[in-house]
Parts: sequence; structure tokens; C-alpha cells
Amino acid sequence: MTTQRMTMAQALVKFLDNQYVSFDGVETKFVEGIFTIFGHGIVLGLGQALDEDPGQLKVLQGRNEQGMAHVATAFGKQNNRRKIIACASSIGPGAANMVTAAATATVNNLPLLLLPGDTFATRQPDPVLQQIEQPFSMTITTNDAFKPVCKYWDRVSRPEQLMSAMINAMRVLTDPAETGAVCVAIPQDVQGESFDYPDYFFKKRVHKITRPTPVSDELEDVIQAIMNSKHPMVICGGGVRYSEAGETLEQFCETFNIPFGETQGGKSACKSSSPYCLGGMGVTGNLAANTIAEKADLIIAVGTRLSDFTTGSKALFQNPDVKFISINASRFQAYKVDSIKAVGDAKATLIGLTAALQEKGYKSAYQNEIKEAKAAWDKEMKWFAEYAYDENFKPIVESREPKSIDEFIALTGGTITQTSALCLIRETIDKDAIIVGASGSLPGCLQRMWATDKRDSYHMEYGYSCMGYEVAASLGAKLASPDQEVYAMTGDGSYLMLHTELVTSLQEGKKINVLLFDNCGFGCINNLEMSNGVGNLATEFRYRDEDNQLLGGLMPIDFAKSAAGYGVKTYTAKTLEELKVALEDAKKQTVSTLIDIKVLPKTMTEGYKSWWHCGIASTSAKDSIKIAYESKEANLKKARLY
Ligand SMILES: Cc1ncc(C[n+]2csc(CCOP(=O)(O)OP(=O)(O)O)c2C)c(N)n1
Ligand SMILES: O=C1C[C@@H](O)[C@H](O)[C@@H](O)C1=O
Ligand SMILES: [Mg+2]
Repeated sequence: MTTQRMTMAQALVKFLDNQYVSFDGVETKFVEGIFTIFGHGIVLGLGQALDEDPGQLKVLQGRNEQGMAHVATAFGKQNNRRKIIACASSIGPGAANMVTAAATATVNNLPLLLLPGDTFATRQPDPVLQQIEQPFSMTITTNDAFKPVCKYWDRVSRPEQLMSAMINAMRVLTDPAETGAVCVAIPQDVQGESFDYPDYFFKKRVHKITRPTPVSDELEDVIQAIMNSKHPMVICGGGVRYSEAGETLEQFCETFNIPFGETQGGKSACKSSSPYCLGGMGVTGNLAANTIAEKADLIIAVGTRLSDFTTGSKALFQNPDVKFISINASRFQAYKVDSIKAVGDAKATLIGLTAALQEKGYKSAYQNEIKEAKAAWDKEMKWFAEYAYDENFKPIVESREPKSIDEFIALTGGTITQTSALCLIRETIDKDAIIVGASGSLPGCLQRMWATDKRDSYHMEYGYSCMGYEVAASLGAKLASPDQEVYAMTGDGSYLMLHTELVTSLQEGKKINVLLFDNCGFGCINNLEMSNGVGNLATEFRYRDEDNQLLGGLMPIDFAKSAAGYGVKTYTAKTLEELKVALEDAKKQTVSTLIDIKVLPKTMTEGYKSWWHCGIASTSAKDSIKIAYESKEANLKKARLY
């Protein structure tokens, strides 16, 4: 056995540089590089290794550990999980900053390799700077906080442990059914310790991403259920996207006359122009998809977690005889809502099903229902595009602080409605542009309204809906797809929470466009609280008033001015005309841009035929709360219990 004497950190870098994946016979180098924010817990170990010999790995510098890990997560998503950027942090706060991002990646089944520095394995200098000390166990460090939010967790306490740790890390990162965040904690002393690593640890490894098919027993159950169905509906989930099964799904639906609705993860796997595409479904779904869902007798869920938003808190499907099929790479997911299970890859399973159903001559019983549902939604979309602030103006969302809209206009001069802004943006930006979103009211509007024929151009993180993902993730998407324009769709609240990887986009010369919808507050949460009988409490951005309440005047923020200070090309849009000019000009820029869009509060879309189960007080002195609670109880009676 030949060996190479190197430090654990040097061996880690060399190992990562030799990992590949292969999918449908196409081989891809898996690790593009390493994002870091160095500190004492990592700079002299992993930092030294990267300085001496990074191999083909690119070193990137983050601004905030959570932000850089969101960049990496989005890079993994936009590469359809075939490429990653690993993230290395110092110990303590740097590591803890990545916990939120780890959870975000795990919920969304996206590969994210985290390498947080850790306290000394020898314990000699303890407590080191930034070390948490738990008197009940000397083995606990900040990095134990990753355990609940990762799919694999390890700590390399001896240099030779690196080998089994990394092989398991790769197993999980490249497994479609298991992937998510992986944390391999690297104590700062061990990073610099040497070991005689065998050559075979560094050999080129190609991890095959396969397409497992369901066993015939399972497939037969699925075929039988479809044969018995007159009005089935497909749910196109994120698994369709990662399996590159969009075209196969479109053909499946066309062949058997079955409409499909999209989840946030599944949108843009298929072409919106498919005559069978109803658009977004569920709590954030549109009229077309939810109308068909209400009556469907069979739901064929492909590659979806069947979250509360997707299933309308399990109340969307109102046909008393409705049955569920779940086609999923993960058995855990396939078990949901008592589904008839088919555990396998989406594309391979749909191909098998198509052949079997064709042989049996299956066709659904739909006649004009699909066209009619789509036509009703098209009418609504036309209205959204024309929705303007004029003498007939009426806010879409009724529950509100009465003074807010007039005050907003007086303060900002902005009169753009959110729905018309989105229609204009869709019409103006490139057809193949990537839009990125995660939180606030925008995901609901986009899920309902966004249409695209460019596959994988809708990048929405709505598993964790993590505020602050949008701007960072736009950089990740741009790093993955440098030839496409990328737009961060962010609210003012989310932008304020985390946007500093915008500076990293300037550093890397990777242009992103931030479309910042400033409505002076946490708009969707203000809608939620006020429509459920709670007061206007801490959701608009207002100064503290003389009664010591947060009900003073709205806070004006000049986001354009602030981002201009970073070197970003910025614009302020108060009217649709100004927005159009800014969008056109932003396309010509080579640096990152930001458009501060002053959007009227309460002009976002609302739900269609769906219900969202939220916790509501069962005891209150306020009538408005009692009404909200009774309404919740009534809706709950119409929903499945699990
Ligand atoms: C990290 C994080 N904290 C809190 C929330 C809860 N939350 C969801 S949306 C929202 C407000 C979003 O405000 P903004 O970005 O301005 O969007 P708007 O609803 O106004 O369109 C909050 C606080 C969240 N999703 N993520
Ligand atoms: O609590 C929430 C409400 C949703 O409307 C929003 O999109 C999401 O970001 C969230 O966290
Ligand atoms: Mg807002």
C-alpha cells in the first residue's frame, strides 16, 4: 500500500477534488470549490491546505456564513444536485451561523456540505475563544447544533477518521432519496495533524446517481388505481425537476388526458404552455389548479413532500372518494396520506407507467373542464395585469390598518400594485431568466402567477421559506448558470434580514438583479394577523409612538441609495413606467443591479378555494379572535386528519 503523509485538512482538500457524479452516463466534477469565512478555528488548518494546494477547487469568500451557505445551496439546486460548493467556517458563531442554512438545504432535499471548525480534540487549551462549555459533557460543542438539521453528521477527532467520514458524506450528498445538509466538524488541532493516508482514498471516485424503478407489485397497484379513476390529477413536485422528468410528465399527461398542478419545487420542471399545465396548486395555488383539485378522484403525487401548502392543509381535495398515489425516490415521502406507493425515480417510473397504461388503453373522462378552468384563471391574470391605483382602486386584501395605504403613498410616492409589477416583470425580462424567491408574499403571487417555458428557471425555496435566502441564492444560481440573467424576488423585510452576499456578487463579477418589493413591512404576516382578528402588532415598519407602541409613522428606507454605496447599479420605481425603464436598463448592465420598487401594501394575491391551518387562540376576550377560531374549526372538519 502506498501512502501520502499529509495533514487532515490537506487530505480533505485532495479528496474533495477527486469526487465526481455520473447521471444518465454524463460525468460531472462534483465539488466546484469551497466558500469560507476564515477565523482562528480554520485559517491555519484548512486555510493552510487551500493556500498550499487547492487543486482544481476554487476558493470563495463569504460575507455571512448563513449567506454563503445559501449561495452554495442554490448552486446545488441550480445544478440539479450534480455539483456543490462546500462551506467552511471557523468555530462558534461562524459555525452557528450556518445552522439555519443547513436546515434550509435539508428541508428542500438539496446537497450542502458544511465543514465547521471545531474546538480542540486534545482539550489542552480549553476553553478556547468561542467555545461553549457544557458542564454535563465535554464532548458538546456548537457543532452539535447541526445534528437535528443535517442528514449526516460527523466529527473528525483523529486524522484517520476523515476517510470514513467523507465517504459517508458523499454517500448522502449524492443520494436523491437522502440528500440534504451534511456536517463534518473539523477540530482545529486535528486539521493540522498528519497521517499516512493510503493512495486509494484519493483515487477518482464516480458516484452513480441511478434511476431505481418501483417493484412490479407496487407498480401494479398504481396502474389499477389509475385505471379505476375518471378524474385524476397529477402533482408535479421538485422530484420531477431533479429527475429531469419534465418532458416525460408532459407526455404522460397528454397521452392520458390528465391535468397537472405544480408545487413550488416543481414549477418550471414542465413547460407552462403545456395544455395540461394548470399552474401552482394548494394554499398558494391558483384558481385553475385548485378548481380541478377540489373534484379530482385520484391524486398522482410525483416527487413531492405533500406539504401543508401543497395539500391545502389536507383540505384541498374534497372528492369524498379521493385516493392518492405517491411516486417518490424516498419511501418516507411515499408513505404520506396513505398513498398507494411507488418508490422510484420519477422519470423511470412514469416511463413504465406510460407503457402499461397505453397497453390498457387508458384515458381520463375529462372533457372541457381543463380548458374551462384555465380560461377562468387567464381572465383573472388579465385583471391582475391591469390592476392599478386609480379612482376605482380597492386593495385586494381587505384586513388592514386603515391609514396605511394613504400614508405609504404620501411617504414614498409609490403607487405600483404587486400583481401588475409581476406581470410587467414577466413580460419584460428575458424568457430564459431565472427568478429566485423564498419568503413573504411573493412566493404566493409567483406560485399562482408565474409562467415559463424555460426549464428550471423558477428557483423557489419554499420548504423552509427562509427569509434572507433570495439575494444569496441568486448568486448561487448565477454561479451555476452564468449565461442567464438572475433576479432575486425579495420583500423589504427579507432583504433587511440578509442581503450581504450582494457584495460577494460584485467581488466575483457575477451580476445578479435584485427586485426589492418595498411595502414598508412584513406584508404577508400583517395580512395573516389582521385577517385572523389580531391587531396591527409589529408587522408594519413603524416608529415607536408617544404611547410607547410601534404605531408611529411608517419608516422610509432608501434601499437604492444604500445599495449604491456597495457599488451596485440602482433604481427606484414608483410607477409601472419607471419600473419598465429600470428593468430595461438593468438588462444592459454588467454589474449587479437593484430596483427599489415601491409597492402598495395589500395589492398581493389572495388564496383560491384553499385553507391554511394556523394556530389560533381558543380563548380570547376579542370577538374577532372567536370568529377566526370558529372558522378554523369549521375548516378543520373538512380536512383529512393526517
Ligand atoms: C428567517 C425567517 N424569519 C421569519 C420568518 C417569518 N416570516 C415569513 S414572511 C415574513 C415577512 C416578510 O416580509 P417581506 O420580506 O417584506 O415580504 P412581504 O410579505 O412584505 O411581501 C416573516 C417575518 C421567515 N419566513 N423566515
Ligand atoms: O410564515 C410565513 C407565511 C408565508 O406567507 C410566507 O410566505 C412565509 O415566508 C412564512 O414564513
Ligand atoms: Mg414587505
